[in-house]
Amino acid sequence: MRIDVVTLFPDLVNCVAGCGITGRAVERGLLALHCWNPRDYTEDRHRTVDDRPYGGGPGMVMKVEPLRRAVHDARGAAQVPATVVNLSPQGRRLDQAGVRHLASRPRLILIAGRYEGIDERLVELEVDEEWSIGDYILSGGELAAMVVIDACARLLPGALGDEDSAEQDSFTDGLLDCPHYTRPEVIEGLAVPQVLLGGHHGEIERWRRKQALGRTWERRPDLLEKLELSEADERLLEEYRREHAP
Ligand SMILES: CN(C)c1cccc(CNc2ccc(C(N)=O)cn2)c1
Repeated sequence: MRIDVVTLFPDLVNCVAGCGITGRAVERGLLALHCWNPRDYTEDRHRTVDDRPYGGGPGMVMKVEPLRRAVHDARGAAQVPATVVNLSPQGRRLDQAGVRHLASRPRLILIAGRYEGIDERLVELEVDEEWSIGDYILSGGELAAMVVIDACARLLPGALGDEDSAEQDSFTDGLLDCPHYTRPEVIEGLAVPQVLLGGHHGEIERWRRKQALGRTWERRPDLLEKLELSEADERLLEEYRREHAP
């Protein structure tokens, strides 16, 4: 998968290429990451990438031309046609289904805006999809782009060894995750649930599923609404509710 990012801060975005699972995906050639800086596409002495908003108001707006030239060069850098994505608070809320959608694209060009955002005509001329990582304002789209890069990289075949938990990642099956424990067995009088020490895989599997269902019910009932639970899951959740009824 190839991801190009149009950003005024390539050093920030390139951090994902340097460490962890995303770094390994780049190393393994699973993910190619390239940054394009609109400032390199300015023609004036001051390398101007922003200007004051028409209609007045606070802040600055990113100009069309430098962005458009950067997107144009990004497109031309590879044969494969790209999906151009603008990261903005106006975008569709990103969830795991959205990540699967984006990770299924052969190429993405992510636009990381700064200031009060980008001139709407760039969106009309070049952008295919707008995505938001949440209902809050960041100083720029770079962190949102890095979230997209990380979440997509984890889904690329070979990015995670079996030592990683992508398969059991919560949200993969629409539920929250079960609790996790590791050594020592007791800390400050808090012991690991006995079932996990018994080595009975069927019991452990059952306990984990019950915890995932119960925690989703307690913390994110909205996620549960979206799911069609199996008979077995309904029974497990009922058991959890009985044990944890307030
Ligand atoms: C209208 N406006 C302020 C704006 C418009 C475009 C980009 C930016 C850059 N900042 C971002 C980007 C994304 C997100 C997100 N939630 O995904 C939050 N902040 C701001």
